[in-house]
Amino acid sequence: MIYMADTADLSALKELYDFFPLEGVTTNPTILKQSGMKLSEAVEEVARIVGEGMIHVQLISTTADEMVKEAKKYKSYFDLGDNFYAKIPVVAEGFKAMRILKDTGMNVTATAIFTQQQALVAAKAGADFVAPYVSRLDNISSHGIEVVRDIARNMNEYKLNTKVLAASFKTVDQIYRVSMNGSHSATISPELLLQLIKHPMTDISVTQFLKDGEGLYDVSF
Ligand SMILES: O=P(O)(O)OC[C@H]1O[C@](O)(CO)[C@@H](O)[C@@H]1O
Repeated sequence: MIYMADTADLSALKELYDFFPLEGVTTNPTILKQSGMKLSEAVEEVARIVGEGMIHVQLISTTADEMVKEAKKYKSYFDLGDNFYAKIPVVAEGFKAMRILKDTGMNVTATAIFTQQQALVAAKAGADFVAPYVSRLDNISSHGIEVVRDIARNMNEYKLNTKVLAASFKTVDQIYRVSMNGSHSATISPELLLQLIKHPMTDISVTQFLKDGEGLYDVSF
């Protein structure tokens, strides 16, 4: 599974990129607002940290023509090459923009997905990633994990190259369940990324090993 960090919090990103095998960062207007930075500063700073990783930047235009212009501008302005992904909501104009942008070779992530059909249409429009919102589905008495499972199944059964990018998590259990239900990737907040590698038994075991090994390791390094 591809892990991505769902944040523009620079200190959290630095801490995570130091050890966590992340393959990219996703942002959206809400994340940008929380970071206290404007888009240009946020993307430039994030790019410094992620190096060759993917950066998914959400577009804010509302017509296909404007979306295409916006995505092309960001791709050249930030000079991220194939690491740049234009995140486009699955509205009618968005689907139109996805097709046009894919024809120009742009990487596209379809976002704000709440149904299997929205994901399938986005995949047919050429999206590289489709992002279903797990917690937001769970919170409206729907079933985020099942939507992710159905979308992943579709991508495999129809032999589409599109990857599922499960998003909107509130618990480690949701991440566990999307990874067991075929999601190719997940974008996760720093807090949950740190939490999902933790287990008290690991800490107890490591402490015990250190104690038992004291004075026994006589090969210097
Ligand atoms: O419900 P939340 O936590 O705001 O998450 C919405 C998700 O949608 C995305 O925009 C999809 O990539 C993520 O950046 C974010 O995790």
